[in-house]
Parts: sequence; C-alpha cells; structure tokens
Amino acid sequence: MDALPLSLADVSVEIAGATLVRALRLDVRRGEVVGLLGPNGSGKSTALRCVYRALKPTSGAVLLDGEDLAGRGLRETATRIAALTQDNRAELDFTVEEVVALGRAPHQGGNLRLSARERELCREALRRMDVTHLAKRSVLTLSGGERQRVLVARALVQEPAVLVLDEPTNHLDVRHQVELLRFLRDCGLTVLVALHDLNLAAAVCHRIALLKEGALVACGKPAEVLAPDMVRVVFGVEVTPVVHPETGVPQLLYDVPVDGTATAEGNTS
Ligand SMILES: Nc1ncnc2c1ncn2[C@@H]1O[C@H](COP(=O)(O)OP(=O)(O)OP(=O)(O)O)[C@@H](O)[C@H]1O
Repeated sequence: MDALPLSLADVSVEIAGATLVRALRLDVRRGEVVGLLGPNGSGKSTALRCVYRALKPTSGAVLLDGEDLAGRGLRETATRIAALTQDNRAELDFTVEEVVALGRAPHQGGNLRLSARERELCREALRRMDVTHLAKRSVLTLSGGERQRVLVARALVQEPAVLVLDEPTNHLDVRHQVELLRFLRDCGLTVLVALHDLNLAAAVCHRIALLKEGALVACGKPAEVLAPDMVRVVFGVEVTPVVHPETGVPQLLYDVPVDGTATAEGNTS
C-alpha cells in the first residue's frame, strides 16, 4: 500500500511550559485538501510550522511518504513541500518574477539559471495567480493581496507534492479568495490549509480538522465537523446549517441577534 503523503503522528509542541499543540494525529491522503480550523490561538500555525520545518515538534513526528521529516535535508524537504506562511515577508527589493523564480531554488545548485521549461512554469504560475501584469514590479510595492498571490505562485513553481498554507486568503478580495480555493481543490496536490472562513472551508475541503486549545476535537467531512453543536463548543457561536441550493455544499448562517432598538427607522433620518 502507498505511504500517506503527509502524516502528523502525535505531534506535540511545548514552549515555555505551555502546550501549544497536543498529540496531534492527522493524515492527509494523496490529492486531498484538508482544512485546519479553530479559533485564534488554537495551534493551527504552530502545527503547520512543524510541517514546513520552522519548528521541531517537542514529541511526535511529521511523516512525508511515511518517512520522518527530521531525517531529511531542508533542501530536499523543499522539493517536496511548499509553504505559504504567515511570517513570510519578502523584504528584499526583488521583482515579482524574480521572487517567483526563487521557487526553483531547492531544485537547483547555487546559481539560479532557469531552463526553458522552468521559465514556462514561472509564466504559468504568474498567470494562474493573476499576477502576470505585475511581473516587473518590485514586491515591496505590492498590496497585501497581490503579494499573497505572488507567494502562492512561488510555492507552485516549487512543484511540490504537498502544499501547506497558513491562511492563504488573508488580504484577498472575495473573487481571489474563491479562485485560490477552487484552484487548491482542483490542482491535484496534497493540501493542508489553515482557514478562518468556515463556509469557504466547507466548500473546498474534502475533510476538516478542528483544533481547540491545541487538541484535535473533530476530523471528517465538512457537514459532520461543522455541525452546530460542534461550532458552538469550539467557536462559541450559534449557527444554522443550510444547504447551498446550487452546489449542495453545507453552509452556515451565523445567528447574530438583531438588536431591536437599532431598526431601519433609525437609519432613515
Ligand atoms: N513562540 C511562542 N512562545 C509562546 N507562545 C507562543 C509561541 N508561538 C505561539 N504561541 C502561542 O501559542 C498559541 C497558538 O498559536 P498559533 O499561532 O499556533 O495559533 P493559531 O490557531 O494559528 O491562531 P490564529 O488563528 O490567531 O492565527 C497562541 O496562544 C500563541 O500566543
């Protein structure tokens, strides 16, 4: 049987006496999109940092194709896993096309000389992320959303088997959010993605893993995991589940009480 492309095997992270991630066990199957959801501070970024090796688990292991990542070289890991992180600031005055080309670095030696195929790969990634028109611009001049799309393009030219993304829709307008998540669903890569938008997660993720205080409290299909009782316990909000009339995807309506005193009357003056 094929080894799983990505497994978190009882990963725990302790920092300064606090347990940020508790014995997290999570498998991501080939071609699957798994969403990592949970409230602020629940350990999503910390868990993802262990996967892209910015952090070493205190105990447990991250397995790539069944092998402990800790035994692999960092460059070799980068040929297999690409990450879009929260702390990814491209401070240098590179152009967009230069930053995207850097995605090929793990595959090359010291000098970055792109072959015709690699140049085409970069062009295609720029196109897919809708940033071709920015190719010659300095990344320092980009808006937050443009920069985010450039960094996804760079991750794509890495040609990874596994994509790890920490809140990739941050800064993106709604069209680019939908396009990016559709792309993640259709790209065929194995994807682990931290998201805040429960409805977008339900629409694109094959499975959702829900974290609370560093521990996995549920993992499964969106409709099972995002049940109102679970959402109340984990996020402390009341929701009404509905089914999208066109796509059949489960979605949540947030039950925000309407304040009877702030009626439309007050707005008509
Ligand atoms: N280096 C550190 N030292 C101490 N505490 C840390 C450290 N890194 C993270 N934490 C704490 O660990 C907890 C989990 O943080 P993490 O960034 O993983 O949460 P998150 O689920 O990604 O949150 P958010 O949704 O706000 O991005 C938080 O309470 C955070 O303050």
